[in-house]
Amino acid sequence: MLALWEQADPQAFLAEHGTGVRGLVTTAGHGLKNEWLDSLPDLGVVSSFGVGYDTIDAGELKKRGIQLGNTPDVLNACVADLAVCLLLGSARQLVWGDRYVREGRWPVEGQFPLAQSVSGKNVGIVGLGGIGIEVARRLAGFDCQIHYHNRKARDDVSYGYEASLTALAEWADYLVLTCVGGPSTHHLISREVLLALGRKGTVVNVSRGTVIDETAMIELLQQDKLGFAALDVFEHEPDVPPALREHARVTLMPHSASATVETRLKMSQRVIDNLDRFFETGQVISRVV
Ligand SMILES: O=C(O)C(=O)CO
Repeated sequence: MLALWEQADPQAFLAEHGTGVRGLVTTAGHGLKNEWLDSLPDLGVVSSFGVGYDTIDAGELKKRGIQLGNTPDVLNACVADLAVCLLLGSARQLVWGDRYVREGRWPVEGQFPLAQSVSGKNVGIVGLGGIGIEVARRLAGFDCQIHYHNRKARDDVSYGYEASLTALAEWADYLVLTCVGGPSTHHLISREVLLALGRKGTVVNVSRGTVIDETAMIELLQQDKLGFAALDVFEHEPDVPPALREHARVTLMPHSASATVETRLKMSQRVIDNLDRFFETGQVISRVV
């Protein structure tokens, strides 16, 4: 095994040791640089830890006949759990309530400000894939109305389809983002969509930070034109703009949606199984390309 992550200059290291490498393991966060590929002439498979592969050029791998495996499905429930946790936590101001009690403010300042309800509210899901479905199932249990936006309507679900993202945002109290990252969804949640969600609305993001126009979101929060934001992902992780860190109507998590012991074990196992299966049969289990 070659520990590429320990190398100060991975490119130079690969130039010396890349020939003969048949499999490469990476993560959704670390990705893979295209310029490394010329130094990996024998590479047959990339096995990536995570469902997102926006930091890996799948098209380039395909062109070179290299398979890409990821770890979908095994993390769906866990990511959906955090989406619902963020939504509930934001609506009920869980983090602020906790601080209010811990800091001894309750006896001094009295009643904590009123929060927002979740049960029975309108939830719009952007990207009704494996994770989105799990979010929908959970929030249907809270008697929420569920509508969704995908490129195309699904014929296997009864949730309402909304072709216009702006119309979905106008309707929604909570807009939950579970779509893929990468160029196809870059700033999909634009100023216009956020304005449509408006002061009544909360945006919950467990997909990728690039999906939201972060600058517009901050401005609209500051101008009181957007209600709340509950975010696990950011445009320039791990840097989170001070304006978000300081805003009272923002709930933050450090990109942890799949980060439980149980789920990370399952994801690790899938990384190994993808490699094993590729070397046994020529096909990874969870194949992107
Ligand atoms: O698997 C991924 O891509 C994630 O970001 C999980 O949180």
